[in-house]
Amino acid sequence: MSEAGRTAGPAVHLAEPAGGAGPPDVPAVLGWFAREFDRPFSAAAVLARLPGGLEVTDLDALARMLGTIGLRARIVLRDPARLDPAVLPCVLDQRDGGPLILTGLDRKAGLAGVTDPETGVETEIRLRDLRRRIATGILLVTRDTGATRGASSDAARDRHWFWGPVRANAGGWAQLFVAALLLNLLSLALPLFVMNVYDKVIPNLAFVTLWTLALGVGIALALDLVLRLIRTSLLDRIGRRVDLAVAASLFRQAMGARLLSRPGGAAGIAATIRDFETVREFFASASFVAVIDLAFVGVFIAVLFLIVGPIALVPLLALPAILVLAGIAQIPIARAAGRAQEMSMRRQTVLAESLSGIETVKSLGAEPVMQREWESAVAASAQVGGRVRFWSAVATNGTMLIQQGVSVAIIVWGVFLVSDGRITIGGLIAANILAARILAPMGLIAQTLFRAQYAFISLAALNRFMALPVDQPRTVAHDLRPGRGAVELRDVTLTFPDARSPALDGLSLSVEPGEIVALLGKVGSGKSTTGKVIAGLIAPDAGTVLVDGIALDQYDPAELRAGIGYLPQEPELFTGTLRENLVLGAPGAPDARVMRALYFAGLDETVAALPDGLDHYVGEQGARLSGGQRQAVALARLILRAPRLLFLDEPTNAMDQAMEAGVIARLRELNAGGTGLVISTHRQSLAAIAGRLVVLDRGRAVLDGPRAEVLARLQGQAAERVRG
Ligand SMILES: Nc1ncnc2c1ncn2[C@@H]1O[C@H](COP(=O)(O)OP(=O)(O)OP(=O)(O)O)[C@@H](O)[C@H]1O
Repeated sequence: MSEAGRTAGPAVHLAEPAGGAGPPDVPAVLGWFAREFDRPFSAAAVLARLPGGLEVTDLDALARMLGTIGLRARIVLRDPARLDPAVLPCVLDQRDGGPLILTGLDRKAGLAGVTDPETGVETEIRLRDLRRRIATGILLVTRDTGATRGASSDAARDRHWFWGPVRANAGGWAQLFVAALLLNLLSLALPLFVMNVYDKVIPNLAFVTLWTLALGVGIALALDLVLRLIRTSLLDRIGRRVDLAVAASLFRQAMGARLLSRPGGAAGIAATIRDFETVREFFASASFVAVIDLAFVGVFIAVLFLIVGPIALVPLLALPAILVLAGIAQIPIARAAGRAQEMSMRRQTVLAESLSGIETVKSLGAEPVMQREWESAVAASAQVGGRVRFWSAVATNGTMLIQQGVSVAIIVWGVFLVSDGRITIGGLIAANILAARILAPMGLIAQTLFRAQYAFISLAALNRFMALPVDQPRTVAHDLRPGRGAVELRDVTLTFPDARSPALDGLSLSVEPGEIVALLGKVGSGKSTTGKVIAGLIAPDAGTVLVDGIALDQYDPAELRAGIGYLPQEPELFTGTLRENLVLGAPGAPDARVMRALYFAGLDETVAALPDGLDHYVGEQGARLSGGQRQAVALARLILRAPRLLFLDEPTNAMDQAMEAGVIARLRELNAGGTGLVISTHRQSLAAIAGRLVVLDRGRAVLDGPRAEVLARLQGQAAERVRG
């Protein structure tokens, strides 16, 4: 990306998605290009694909935003007058205003056609004036053919999550290569200096020559230092850019991966992502620089041949010996590396699960079990690590032995050649220095290969992770939003991975807009699963789910979940304040709206009585609140998003009767305002607010009808069972 993209540009602040208080806002320039390229989009869906609170302060941010609607935007540094008219329209960055769209160019007349995306006003302007008004950097916008193919995961996209950003820095890599070339050429200065001093200066006591040579080598050494510093900062800059891009992709994938296709669960994913460190370390390490240096070994050997003739054969033969040694050591390391990774993942899982379930662990007295799990995982990984270190030491020390042997061999052979007068003493010393220079990167080769193995195993695991199906496609392709909140399930079947029987087995069910339906049924009858299907969190294997008469997968997940709220049975709160937890799904919502949502969850008075009010710190995972309060907070934050339909899974099971009665009364009020409710419950009191009851059994709706009717049937069945 160009530096120009990062210059302080006009700030078009995005109105925070306020969820419910009118549609969220995106910059007008996005809407302009969406119309131009015929890309329907919804603002909520665009914002769901970007980090919260992103401000379009520069062309980089705008490029990212255009990417979400399937357009490819690229910054170029060019004079607008020299643009090929075929690339229009493109975006210019006004020094003291928002972005400007360049729509036409008449070079002969020296005129440009521009459109202000905010007002839609088109004007003609002299090119000379235009140049004065805009900052450097032009955003070229084209259709992204990869995105419109409907790829469902990062790996399937044309731009690989890792190699893509690596390739995007091609310029940086080329500079690194040039720096390495210069550094390697400069490193010839010292041996040539030594050779000339021994051969020319000392025999003739030519002090002027000595000083001239010393000055030359001094300059070379100073240049060497500067280049080394440049190389370090180049590598660092490339590393940082790749890191930022990769970290963003990894987190997006961690959030987007479909819930049922995540092997290893949350801790497994965390460990896989953490393993990216090994990849990063490899590319930023000294050993990687040594690999680049290896490319220049040929130059040194050629110089060596010129100076000392056949002695060059010694390091030349040592090279394959070192390679073979390093290669052999890799075999046991390769076997161990995969296992080491597995062990580290297990260690991570044990740690994460014991810490997050610490109350359960303590109350069950399960500390010894967890301690044993932890120690065995640590012991196993220590054992594997020990093996890896042993073989790596064999390779490293073996290489050192070869290096020293090369030095001795050069001197011994050199003495004979010197005595024959075929080479000079200066040549012999220079040969030794050069040979050391050739073999230095070789000393790192075993270590480099070893690190590379780890890095590539991690890359393979990360590739698998990035290939997991996601439920949010990369680009927004629809502008649909659930407006009424009607849901219909037709013959829906779903079997969880590795489960013997289906959780939903041909379930058909419909919910009218604004209706209250209670889902009843035994434990494990499929109530929660139904909710997850309706909210689009998991996809059924067969059958159809319609939302407002349109297939659920036609909606963008962001719009679907804004329209249909899902309250899980055990909702999670996060470390932070009450307000932070409440506005999680509606960033920037004003306090008045937050309090109104708390009212519907029956928690407004409790919060008002807190000394810190909405700033109350809820502790880790909401631990400083009671179970019932946590449930009510979770309900309130869902209501704050103003969905058309709410699926509530046992929303009051952690509450006492008084609190439950309060929540029920408020839910009635919420429903009177038009919000439909589907409530999964075992409680009579809660089911009493529903006009309709649906009873599930083994994933099927066995009873469905008005409350009184269904209750009568259930009582009849119970009486029959007692008689039988
Ligand atoms: N993630 C999962 N992986 C595998 N099986 C699952 C998963 N979630 C649920 N199940 C199984 O699916 C079936 C239906 O579960 P579901 O949670 O929908 O039941 P429920 O009616 O909500 O029960 P409860 O009243 O206890 O909340 C159960 O047999 C359960 O074991």
